[in-house]
Amino acid sequence: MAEHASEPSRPPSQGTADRIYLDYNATTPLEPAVIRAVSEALREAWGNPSSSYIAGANAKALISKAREDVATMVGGRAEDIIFTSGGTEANNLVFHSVLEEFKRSSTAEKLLNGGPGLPHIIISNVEHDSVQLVAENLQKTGQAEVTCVAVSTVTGRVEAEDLLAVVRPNTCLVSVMLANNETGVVMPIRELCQRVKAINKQGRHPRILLHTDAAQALGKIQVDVADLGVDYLTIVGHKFYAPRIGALYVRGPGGRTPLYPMFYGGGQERNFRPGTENTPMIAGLGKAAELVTANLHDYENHMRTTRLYLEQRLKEVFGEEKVRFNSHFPGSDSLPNTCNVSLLGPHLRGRKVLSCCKTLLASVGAACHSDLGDRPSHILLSCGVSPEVAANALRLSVGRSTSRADVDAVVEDLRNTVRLLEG
Ligand SMILES: Cc1ncc(COP(=O)(O)O)c(C=O)c1O
Ligand SMILES: O=C(O)CC[SeH]
Repeated sequence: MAEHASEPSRPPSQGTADRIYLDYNATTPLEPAVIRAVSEALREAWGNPSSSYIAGANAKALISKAREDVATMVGGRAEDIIFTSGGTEANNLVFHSVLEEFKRSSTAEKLLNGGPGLPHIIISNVEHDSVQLVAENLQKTGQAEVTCVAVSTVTGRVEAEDLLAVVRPNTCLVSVMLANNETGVVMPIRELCQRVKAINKQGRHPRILLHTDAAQALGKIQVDVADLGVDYLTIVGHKFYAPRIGALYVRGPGGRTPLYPMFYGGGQERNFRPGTENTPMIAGLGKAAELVTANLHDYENHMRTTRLYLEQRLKEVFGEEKVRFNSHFPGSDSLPNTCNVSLLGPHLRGRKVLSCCKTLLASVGAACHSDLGDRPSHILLSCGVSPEVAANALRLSVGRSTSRADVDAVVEDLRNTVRLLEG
């Protein structure tokens, strides 16, 4: 029986007792039930899962249960779940496997002899670095041709016609994230997969494989691999109150869908991802997945009503002329929890505002871009946000425990900060 969430945990004080955390797209705290699952596994399932005696069997059983729970969360089969160290590894594993397959398939010979010998990969221009930099490196080192499809500046999404327009005879992978970490825009993955599959049905070789990085969507919106139609789907624990571990969903790993190990070892994960399993973290991932399956509707509703209240309060306090929502793209679906907002004015650069806030803990964009200095987010610029507005962006992402009182306190903090900065 799935356990329903207890009162969601609030970020540990970490010396910030009176601070309010609104950066849940960067990372989330662990649910208390997840902490309990990890602790119990540390105590009771320390054995090597490959050992035949009881200590190993206990660990193996926990891992099997977690695999089932993660599969249930994404609507897949347990045998299609491969545990990884996190989302970065999962994303790299997809690109590695697709290139290996291209090299090994007979098709490559024909292309090598009769046409462009390199595999062609299509990604969007708003992907996480663990997709964008992988593709960039493959191109720089002459291992693949890469096309970055620009998202529409009207919808913030990758539009199917734009993607199909850049498909080539040697295209072998389309990788587009399910939801963007800065704008919250949900990409039309189901439509993209349907359109690409129609091309595959014409009997072309290589088959175009389909990957989506679902890191920011899991735990916020329904994710169903059958409905989406993807071959690969990236799972990132620390975005849905699980530990820093991840998984890759592969539809028929090593059979229907190619999957090749990036390194070799003791045969774990059916040789797709060897290394003695991190049982406690896997147990935590499974428990967090179980909570998402049991509570997603409530999580989503709470985050959406809280985010909408935040946006309403920002407009009331600052006036509609001073507030620009960079996460509003009419007609596009968006994550329930993400509010990307710019407070307009020459003295209100996002980083400056956040550094002066006494209560709010948030970011101006992706945590892994925090060293950008004062340069505005390329994600926002790619979505058509002007440089002066993007420079003032605040990425506010609410969580399961964010309350209206938290929102009121954060908006008051922002009001005081703006008064201070505008003199
Ligand atoms: C969209 C997206 N993809 C991939 C990752 C990388 O996951 P990990 O931090 O587990 O490597 C993250 C978060 O860090 C992310 O937000
Ligand atoms: O968006 C974030 O902060 C996580 C990816 Se770097």
